[in-house]
Amino acid sequence: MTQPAQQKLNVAILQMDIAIGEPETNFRKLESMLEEAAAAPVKPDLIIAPEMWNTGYALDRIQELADPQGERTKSLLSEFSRKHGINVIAGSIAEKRGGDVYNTIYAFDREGNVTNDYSKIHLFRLMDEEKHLAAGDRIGTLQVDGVPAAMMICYDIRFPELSRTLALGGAKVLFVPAEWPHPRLHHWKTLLTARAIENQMFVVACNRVGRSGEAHFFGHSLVLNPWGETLAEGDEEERILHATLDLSEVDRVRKTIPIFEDRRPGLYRTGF
Ligand SMILES: NC(=O)CCC(=O)C(=O)O
Repeated sequence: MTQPAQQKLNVAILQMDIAIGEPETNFRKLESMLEEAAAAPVKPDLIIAPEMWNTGYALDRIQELADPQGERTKSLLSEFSRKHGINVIAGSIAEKRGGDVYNTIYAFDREGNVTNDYSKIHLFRLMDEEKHLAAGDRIGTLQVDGVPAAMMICYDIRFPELSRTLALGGAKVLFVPAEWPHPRLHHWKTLLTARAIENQMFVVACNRVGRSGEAHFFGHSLVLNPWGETLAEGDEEERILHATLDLSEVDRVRKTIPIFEDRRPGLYRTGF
């Protein structure tokens, strides 16, 4: 059922540790953090989890570990979102489909329906994604309680043309599940802040914490407003973060500095 667009959105971010190659442990952890988030004094309208929370980057065994068609994930999250009446961006999971494994987000509405999905389109070579995963072939849009929004995954934030396309399509909030490690905290914060400022949109980014092999994931999940200010930021510990998005701020900022009216797309071509 489509809901009227509401002006405020309370979000909860599950900044969780992930046990590499242990879906059972990760499902249990996710379930317990979801229940804790739902019981917060200010009930969230939406909960978001990190990238590849079911398996972590166990890429050598990803074919055997990935969730076939996301069925297990859909069953858990559909039941949870319906029971609590909360929208969920189910991080991303390793999803097995047609013999390939994708890095996929499912979005659930308050009635437990999958409203949209998105499979990561830019695979991150530094972590060998392109050797083990298949890339998605379409961009991630959704509506949250009638609010136009968008989804990208981790490395995708390095591609400003993607977020700009989503903003031009009307997105007011960008959701970003991630597994982003040291030593690139500076890149993480700078790129997310740039995406918020240049597109005058909210950014809700959920990064995992903990270690996996050589990689040390720093958390620092971030919620930014359309002016690029920080509404919430995690540290390096496992925890749940909360923030309230006042969606009227998007229109206010877009009126104050009307970049979408001032763009000159006809001139944005190479040809030196
Ligand atoms: N999981 C990822 O896509 C990591 C991206 C990353 O760390 C980067 O620097 O980009």
